[in-house]
Amino acid sequence: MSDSRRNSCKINGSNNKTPFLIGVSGGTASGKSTVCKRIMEKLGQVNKNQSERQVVCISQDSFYRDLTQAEITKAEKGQFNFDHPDAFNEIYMKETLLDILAGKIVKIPTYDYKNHTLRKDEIITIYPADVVLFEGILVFYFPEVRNLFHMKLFVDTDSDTRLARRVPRDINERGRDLEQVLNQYTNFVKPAFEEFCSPTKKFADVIIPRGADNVVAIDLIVQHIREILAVGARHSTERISPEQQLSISSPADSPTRKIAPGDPPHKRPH
Ligand SMILES: Nc1ncnc2c1ncn2[C@@H]1O[C@H](COP(=O)(O)OP(=O)(O)O)[C@@H](O)[C@H]1O
Ligand SMILES: Nc1ccn([C@@H]2O[C@H](COP(=O)(O)O)[C@@H](O)[C@H]2O)c(=O)n1
Repeated sequence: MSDSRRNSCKINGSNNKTPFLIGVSGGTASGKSTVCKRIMEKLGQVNKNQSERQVVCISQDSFYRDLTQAEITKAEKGQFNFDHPDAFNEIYMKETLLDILAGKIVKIPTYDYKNHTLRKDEIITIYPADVVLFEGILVFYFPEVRNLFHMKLFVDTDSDTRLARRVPRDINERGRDLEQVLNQYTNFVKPAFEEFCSPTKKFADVIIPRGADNVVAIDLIVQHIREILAVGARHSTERISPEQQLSISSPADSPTRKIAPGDPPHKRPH
């Protein structure tokens, strides 16, 4: 990506490129990652490298908190509750999203499900983008995180289907055995879904039944994202005088967006 696009407006050393921030929630294995992938594909992002992307996706799993040795021992036996809000580092999550909204480059760790640890030796660099998708089971649970989103999607997939997907995924990709997966699901995943995740569905702007199978819903969302980006550019150009505007140069295929200097980053048109 050219420097002119990335550095069109520098304030206090940061690139003031405010992304459109979309939260994507839903139960485990509902298809959150797959829905995000489809959105990125439809917006033509998949074959671009990370620094070139206009749309990026971040997983809430990068914001699990570090566990103590005793907690790791429990996790290895499937006895740690990774579906409870306390398993996450809420402050780091919120600060990272605020940095993203402020147009900063952020670096986040990847998550290692086999060892239940953050891989601080495997860091993803998130460059300023036009659209940032943030997906995870509890992205709407924490009010201060929830309020940062410009759009909230909830992937609503039947719980039997989710369990049927989770079992092979956890065995094949996350190094678990069947008994461990089923115990963890019964003792922690299912009750926590009912207590913490499912009630956040009411905060969603759009509920997507059947996840990635729902091509119509995904097409509508992609269209809406395109329109919001275009309308945002037109409205802010109309309302704000040129002296007040901070021009944000745009990718070749979308109009220039403008924001007022004092606007909080999350006050994007919606
Ligand atoms: N519509 C679908 N049909 C069949 N399998 C799916 C579908 N959506 C997701 N999967 C599979 O289910 C598993 C979980 O999907 P994923 O998108 O990772 O869910 P989440 O991010 O909500 O945990 C993955 O193995 C994925 O390939
Ligand atoms: N060490 C860990 C960390 C998380 N999990 C489970 O992952 C689920 C969230 O990821 P999804 O892709 O399924 O949304 C969550 O339900 C945790 O139980 C884990 O098993 N081990």
